[in-house]
Amino acid sequence: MDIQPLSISGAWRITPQQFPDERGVFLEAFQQPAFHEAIGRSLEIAQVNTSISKVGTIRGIHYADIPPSQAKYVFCTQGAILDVVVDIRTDSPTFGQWDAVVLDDIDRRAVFISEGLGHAFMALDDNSVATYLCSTTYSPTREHGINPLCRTIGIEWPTEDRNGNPITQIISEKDRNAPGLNTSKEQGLLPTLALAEGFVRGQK
Ligand SMILES: Cc1cn([C@H]2C[C@H](O)[C@@H](COP(=O)(O)OP(=O)(O)O[C@H]3O[C@@H](C)C(=O)[C@@H](O)[C@H]3O)O2)c(=O)[nH]c1=O
Repeated sequence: MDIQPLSISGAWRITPQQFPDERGVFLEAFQQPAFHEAIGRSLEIAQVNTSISKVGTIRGIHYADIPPSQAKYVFCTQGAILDVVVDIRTDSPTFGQWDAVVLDDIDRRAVFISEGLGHAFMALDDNSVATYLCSTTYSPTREHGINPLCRTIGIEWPTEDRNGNPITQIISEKDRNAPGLNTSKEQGLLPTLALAEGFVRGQK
């Protein structure tokens, strides 16, 4: 299991070792000791989510209030997604920046997203299955959205699926109507890096 930091602090890319044989393939999708050694904390799992998305679907950008926010360990068991981490921590040196990893049923990578970061993804194939281990249960009143098409953030969403076909975006009404980054900041909704890091330290 290879675990590498992304360009935004608090986010990592995990590449598992795969063991193919005549039956198929085996891999460890998550392993607490390796996770702890690389990331310096454990992930206590309170909920496991799965969503199945049509090609072109964009979900997010979502984040949850600290405490307790919601850390997520995301992987894709079927199809492919572009998984995007957005730094929405207002005092962070990379505030407003994003990073992305393709998660698919070939490399079977995962992304870990710490508390206080924004998360979104786009399905790059039909019936793409995203599964994520979550540190907390769902709290609808503490979960918020930022418009995934916000120009200030400027996520470069793919225009072709993984077969090279043009993509038509599908976005929920809720996400389409979500405020942009600047409005979210003005409304005092966004977390700070200091708050996020303090919360994570307290969890160790
Ligand atoms: C996220 C979630 C949703 N729901 C319900 C609420 C709603 O009726 C339906 C669909 O919810 P949403 O439209 O928010 O689903 P979705 O847009 O897929 O939300 C997810 O997006 C990605 C990017 C994330 O990071 C996740 O944490 C989560 O926010 O499912 C739950 O019951 N539990 C949950 O944990």
